[in-house]
Amino acid sequence: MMSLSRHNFLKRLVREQKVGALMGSLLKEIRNGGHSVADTESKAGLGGGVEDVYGEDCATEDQVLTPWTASVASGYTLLRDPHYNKGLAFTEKERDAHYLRGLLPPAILTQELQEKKLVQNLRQYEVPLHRYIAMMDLQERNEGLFYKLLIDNVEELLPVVYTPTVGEACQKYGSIFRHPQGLYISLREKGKILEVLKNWPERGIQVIVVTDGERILGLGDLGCQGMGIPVGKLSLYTALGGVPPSACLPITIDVGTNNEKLLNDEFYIGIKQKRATGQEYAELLEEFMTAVKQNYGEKVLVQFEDFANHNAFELLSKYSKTHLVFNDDIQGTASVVLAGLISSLKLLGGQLADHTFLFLGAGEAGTGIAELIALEISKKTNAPLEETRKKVWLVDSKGLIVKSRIGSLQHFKKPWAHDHEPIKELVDAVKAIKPTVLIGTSGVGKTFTREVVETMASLNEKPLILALSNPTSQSECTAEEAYAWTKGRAIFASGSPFDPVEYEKKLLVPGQANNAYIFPGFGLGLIMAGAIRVHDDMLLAASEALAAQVTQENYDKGMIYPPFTNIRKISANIAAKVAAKVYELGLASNLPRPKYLVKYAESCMYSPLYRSYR
Ligand SMILES: NC(=O)C1=CN([C@@H]2O[C@H](COP(=O)(O)OP(=O)(O)OC[C@H]3O[C@@H](n4cnc5c(N)ncnc54)[C@H](OP(=O)(O)O)[C@@H]3O)[C@@H](O)[C@H]2O)C=CC1
Ligand SMILES: CC(=O)C(=O)O
Ligand SMILES: [Mg+2]
Repeated sequence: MMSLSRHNFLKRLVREQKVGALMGSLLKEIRNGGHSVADTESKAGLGGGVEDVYGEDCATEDQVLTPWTASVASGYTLLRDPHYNKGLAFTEKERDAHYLRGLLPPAILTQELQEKKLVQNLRQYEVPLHRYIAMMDLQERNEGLFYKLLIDNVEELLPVVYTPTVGEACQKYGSIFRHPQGLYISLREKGKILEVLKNWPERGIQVIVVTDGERILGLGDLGCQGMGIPVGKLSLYTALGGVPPSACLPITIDVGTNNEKLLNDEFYIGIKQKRATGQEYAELLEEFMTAVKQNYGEKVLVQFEDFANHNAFELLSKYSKTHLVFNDDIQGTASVVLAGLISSLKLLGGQLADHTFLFLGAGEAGTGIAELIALEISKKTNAPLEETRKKVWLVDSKGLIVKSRIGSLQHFKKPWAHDHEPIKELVDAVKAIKPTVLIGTSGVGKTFTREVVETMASLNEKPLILALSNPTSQSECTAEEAYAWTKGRAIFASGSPFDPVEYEKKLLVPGQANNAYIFPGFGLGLIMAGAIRVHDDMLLAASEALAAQVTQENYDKGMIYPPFTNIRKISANIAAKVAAKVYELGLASNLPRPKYLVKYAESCMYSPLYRSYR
């Protein structure tokens, strides 16, 4: 442990002295107001990463940079540092300068050619999990190439590094485990969490995604093996939102697992005990949150991910008062769904307030979305929240949430207990409530049965059906079912991707209603502005920014989200609107406010292109 810490410390020191000194003055100019990028709109100096401490993200392709000194002394080490490794793309000059002669075969490939080869190789794997493993190996070997590949082939590779494949990867994480990724903080580290954070080699952390693995997608408690989720989410922060990889830190808090299968699995990577709860759990989380602030300061964004709802709401409510925290499942999901609802009005007609919403599933995602819908309607109509909430109905595992159940409801369900007789089955709730929009957030697959969907179709000319549960196995219904059972009339989007469906010679394109549209740009916006707290109005701003980017061409295909192909542009626009809201609310600490926020967001985004080494 000692030698590792010292190694990391030296590595940091050297990187800061060598590269930091080179880039420091340039960065200061860009970041610290005065003559800012945004003011001048000049191209000079653009291309920097957010808080790019070491300068490597800031250097454009034509600027040279020096990798850390230990690498200069040993080309072997340089080849094994994913941050700087370029594999066969090292030039003759670099091979000489960095002691790489003989350590590589003679061929020199461009990054484009390396990418072409990898795409071909990946397509040869028939098993999605094998693609996932190949991608993770690449990430550990050559970060720039990993991100170039992901950015250039986002539609094809999102389902590999993210849902649905990441779900299977988490289930089998122990068996496929090769390189440790992210930071593991278990009950054994109690009292030493600050020390653990200091073992991480990067200091300029801007975003932490943390899970305790208790509700991984709709797959339940996967304990320590939930690590695949923060790793995947942060890959998207970089690829989709442009936050530099060196500024991202995936963390798994291991308090045990109640998953018997994992407890009996000889390859399980976590601590083999039942989950700690109550005071023991709260104390570990408190130590973690305190250590995070102490180590990284006030402005680090902590994204809570895939916690079970009995902890998630409380953690969010507690730490949103003292930290920059965001719960992706509650808030990110709400924002992406609201965006889809706003854009769907172009197809459905009317205003949001004219619609009736019914949810299957009343947990984090369900009640999070419900609350943001009610808030948006309230803002648009000036009606009080108590009134606008009445447009929204939820069904949980016990049936429709109604007043007579209020005594036994969890606190986050209580606002949704409206006057109605109890109803047990979803299909009966659909018949009674007559929703225009049906949203699945139950985590249980195949729950939008033929009867449910046909009832929606009998009530609505264009039923809007969102099957949000992940991964694909948990989707409430498939795209094909939604279109077939509504005779092609449904507007459909799902949490995990489905292929387009041909229905009666018409190509119907389902959307992917996934918080991946929101959190990368949302986080970038917070970081850009130096936000110190998250506010609901920022979520609304993100929703409106996303909805505004759906084109007529998209609508013509029945889509309510833009395709992921342009996601970096989309994220920059979301970031700009979020940052603008942060400034407007007086919650920004990066002053003065850049004038051209979209341009500024773009200038902050990480580029995966190789840099030349001197
Ligand atoms: N597309 C996206 O971007 C996102 C998708 N999700 C997905 O949403 C799903 C739910 O996540 P989350 O809200 O965090 O989970 P929670 O555990 O917080 O909530 C699940 C809810 O579903 C209810 N439920 C479970 N089984 C049934 C059933 N058979 N019939 C009716 N209701 C049922 C539960 O009822 P009860 O309260 O009675 O137990 C609970 O209210 C997951 O699959 C997740 O992957 C989540 C976030 C983002
Ligand atoms: C997408 C996501 O965050 C989830 O399914 O939990
Ligand atoms: Mg999640």
